[in-house]
Amino acid sequence: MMNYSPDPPADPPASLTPAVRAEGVTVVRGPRTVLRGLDFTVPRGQITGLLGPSGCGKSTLMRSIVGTQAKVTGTLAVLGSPAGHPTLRTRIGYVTQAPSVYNDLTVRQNLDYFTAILAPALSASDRRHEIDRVLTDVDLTSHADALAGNLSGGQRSRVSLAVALLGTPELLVLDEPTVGLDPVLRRDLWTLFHSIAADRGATLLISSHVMDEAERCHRLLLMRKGEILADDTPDALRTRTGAETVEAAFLHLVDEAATAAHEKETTR
Ligand SMILES: Nc1ncnc2c1ncn2[C@@H]1O[C@H](COP(=O)(O)OP(=O)(O)OP(=O)(O)O)[C@@H](O)[C@H]1O
Repeated sequence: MMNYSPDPPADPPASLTPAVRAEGVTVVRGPRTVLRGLDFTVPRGQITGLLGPSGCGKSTLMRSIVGTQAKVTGTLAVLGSPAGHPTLRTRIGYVTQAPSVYNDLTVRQNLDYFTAILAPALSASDRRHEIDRVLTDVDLTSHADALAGNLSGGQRSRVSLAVALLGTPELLVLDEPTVGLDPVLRRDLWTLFHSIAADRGATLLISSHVMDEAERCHRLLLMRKGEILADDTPDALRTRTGAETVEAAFLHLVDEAATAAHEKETTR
C-alpha cells in the first residue's frame, strides 16, 4: 500500500539540492539543435569540469545555466530556482571566454565600476572593502592601480575572475578560463579555484577542451556533439573504461558511443 500525504513534500534544504539539475535540456541555435536532451546534476561545493571538443556545446550549456541563452527547453534548475530567475543574478558569478574588462581603466577602477552596477546600495567604505577582498582572492593587490590593458593575459583573466567573485557568489561558471595561458599560470589558477571551493564551499563549473585539466576536477561532465557522454569522477571514469588518463577514457567512450549508434542503425 502507498502512503498518501495530502501535503506536497517540503523543499529539501539548500545544502541537499544540487547546484544545477538538468532534465531533458535541449537548445536550438539557428537551424541546429546544439544541446540534445541533457540530464545531469552538478553537486554543490565541488569543482565540476565541463570538457569536450570545440563546438560540442559547452558555452551554450553555460549560457543556459546563467540564463543568457534563448530557446532552452526541458528543466534546468540552478541553486533551486529556474535558470535565469532574477534572484539568481547575485548568486552566480560568470566569466565568459573573452575577458570582460576595460583596458583603459585600472584594475581597481574596473572592480569599482562593476561593484557600482552589482551593488549600487553599498557605501563607499563597504565597496572598498569588497574590492580589497576580491583583489586578495586573485592575488592582484599589488597590481590594483595598473591599467588593465598593461597586464599579461593571465593577470587579465584574474581581473575577470575578481569581477565574478564580487558579492561572494555560490556558483561560479567559468568558460575556458585557462585558454591561452602558460602551464605555470594555469596551475596557479587551478590552485585558486580549489581554494575558492574549499574555503567558501562555492561550486565551480569550469569548461575546458584541454583534457589534462580534467584530472584537476572533482567531477566531470564529458560532452560530445551536444550530448553528455559521461557524468562521473575522474577516477571512476578511468576505472570504468580501463584507461590510464581521462583523455583515453574520453576516446574510449566516443568509440563506444559510435559502436552503439552503428548497431542501432544496422538493427533497424
Ligand atoms: N549563433 C549561433 N547560431 C547557430 N549556431 C551556433 C551559434 N553559436 C554557436 N552555434 C553552434 O552551436 C554549437 C555549440 O557551440 P558552443 O560555442 O556552445 O561550443 P563550445 O563547445 O563552447 O565550443 P568552443 O570550445 O570552441 O568554445 C557549435 O556547433 C556552433 O557552431
